[in-house]
Amino acid sequence: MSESSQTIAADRDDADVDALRARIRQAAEAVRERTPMAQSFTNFVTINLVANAQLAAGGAAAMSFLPDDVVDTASMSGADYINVGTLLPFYKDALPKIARAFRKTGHQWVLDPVAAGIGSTRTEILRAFRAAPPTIVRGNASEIIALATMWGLISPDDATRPAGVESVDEVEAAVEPAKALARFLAASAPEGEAAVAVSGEADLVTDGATVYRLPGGSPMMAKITGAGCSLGGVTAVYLAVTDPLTAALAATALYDRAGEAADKVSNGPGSFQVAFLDALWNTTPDQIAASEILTV
Ligand SMILES: Nc1ncnc2c1ncn2[C@@H]1O[C@H](COP(=O)(O)OP(=O)(O)O)[C@@H](O)[C@H]1O
Ligand SMILES: Cc1ncsc1CCOP(=O)(O)O
Ligand SMILES: [Mg+2]
Repeated sequence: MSESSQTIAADRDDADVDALRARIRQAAEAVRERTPMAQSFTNFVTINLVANAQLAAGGAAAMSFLPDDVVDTASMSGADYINVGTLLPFYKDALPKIARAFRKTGHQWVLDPVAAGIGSTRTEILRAFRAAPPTIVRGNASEIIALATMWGLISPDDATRPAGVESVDEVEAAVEPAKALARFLAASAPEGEAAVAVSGEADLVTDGATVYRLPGGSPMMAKITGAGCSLGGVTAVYLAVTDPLTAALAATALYDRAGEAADKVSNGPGSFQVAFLDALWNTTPDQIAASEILTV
């Protein structure tokens, strides 16, 4: 690329990011004004932190493991959240059934494919979601790589070994799998829009076309259980008020800013978790929208 076309591309990227910032601010304000409810079907380990984080971010929470509850409540819920961290045998039929019900009504949902690649039941459930996919997938790098492999979107040669709930891959290793997943989700979405968010030391969000990198947060976020799970729940709160790309960026940026604020005033994992909820509550729409968002 010549120097002048590089400058034009950089100017266009700056204009795109400015437009995104305006959407992020609007979404953060809308969450505070409207208290949108996002229903969750999430794991037993971190369910309480997910609900508290959704409230602290300005939304409302409803947790259920009853498939009929989930389908009924979806009519009142702005968006749903499914997290496969802890599963029971009956979920093998229940979760794909719920995903199909969402599909039928066009109800939007966020998937956290926790521990993707581990266990035949989890694999069967995650494979089934391919036919009735979410609007946003949010996970760590290993989970995004495993899901993209499972759905046949990347070559198995590019896959790494499955991880547990913690990532064994760097965020950078998930760039192409994340883009492939986002393109697949967008092609399946009624509105043609979707996003994938990969968390780690510096987070990555993509709509399949552009890759956005969001640095920040705190290493202490990996020392409490549920930072990732609750980010998925908060992403669903945002999805209730805005488009998938803006929702993924806004929730990711909020987590980075809140993590930094909590880091400054805490003294270990216990006080960090308390400070983190306070910081989710106190971070302003302007602070979220002013977050560093890199397109290189
Ligand atoms: N080393 C780190 N530095 C800064 N932020 C981090 C770090 N590790 C995790 N985070 C943040 O913690 C949150 C959860 O990410 P992660 O730990 O990757 O998810 P998971 O718990 O699903 O593996 C994200 O907001 C991410 O930005
Ligand atoms: C520890 C654990 N085990 C099964 S689910 C879960 C929680 C994972 O939470 P996160 O992915 O947010 O760290
Ligand atoms: Mg996780």
